[in-house]
Amino acid sequence: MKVVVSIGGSVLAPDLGSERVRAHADVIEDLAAEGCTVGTVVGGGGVAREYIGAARELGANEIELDDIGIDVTRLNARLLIAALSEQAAPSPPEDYESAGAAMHRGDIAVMGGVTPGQTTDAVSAALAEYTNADLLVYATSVPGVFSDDPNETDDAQKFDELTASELVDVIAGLEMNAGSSAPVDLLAAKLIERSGVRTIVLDGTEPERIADAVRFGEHEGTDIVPEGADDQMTYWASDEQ
Ligand SMILES: Nc1ncnc2c1ncn2[C@@H]1O[C@H](COP(=O)(O)OP(=O)(O)O)[C@@H](O)[C@H]1O
Ligand SMILES: O=c1ccn([C@@H]2O[C@H](COP(=O)(O)OP(=O)(O)O)[C@@H](O)[C@H]2O)c(=O)[nH]1
Repeated sequence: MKVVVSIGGSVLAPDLGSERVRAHADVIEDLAAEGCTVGTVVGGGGVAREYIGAARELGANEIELDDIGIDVTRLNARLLIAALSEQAAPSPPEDYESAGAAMHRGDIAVMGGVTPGQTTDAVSAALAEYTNADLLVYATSVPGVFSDDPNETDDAQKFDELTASELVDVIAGLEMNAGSSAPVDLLAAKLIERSGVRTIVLDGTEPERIADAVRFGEHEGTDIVPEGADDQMTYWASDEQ
């Protein structure tokens, strides 16, 4: 199976903790050892938001802030590469062709950001489309996609399943500034809709949840299903043909 795993910065590096990076690297290594071709994209986390906040106070515009965020995502990617050692391409690919080439030769590709005006969510969706991945997993800091921000709205309801176009509708109303928070960004949602890639949004704070989703399709997050998929089991079972 070819899988792209998007590890949110809030999950990998809310602060700089090597043990957390090691735990995610172990899961990624296990999946590769089990025969998966793995591409990973990591976010900027708390450090990115500290730099973005300081630079915003200094008068940087949103594109300049995005560039700062991208640099931090690539630093986080280097942390994960350090933990993966020889199994990972030695530096964070800065475009999809380089990442795809690394995956094609059997390396684990670990990307950060690519270009301003988006987040690593879009990078993950684009890498999944570029490599014709079988599955795209977003490991974020909440248990899936909700009707509202669950950290702001007590009665926000988690979606167990959304079509890609429904996901676009949920995300479309969220702000999009450098450092803003969303389970996936709008461009990612549109790329998922266009490509039809099988996608799961789950709480990745326990890395093993990522492995269970990849191995068995088992998770407590949100399945993003193609338009017209009649039910969850049929959807997963179709993969066995
Ligand atoms: N509709 C929503 N569903 C889920 N989370 C949401 C939603 N709207 C906003 N959020 C916020 O998005 C956050 C996840 O985005 P982000 O902080 O960028 O995480 P990541 O590090 O995974 O990219 C959640 O912690 C939550 O507070
Ligand atoms: O391709 C990218 C990836 C990231 N970013 C910037 O870097 C920040 C941190 O990335 P991301 O939001 O994906 O990190 P996470 O939310 O996972 O911590 C984003 O908010 C953007 O400002 C960007 O401009 N382009």
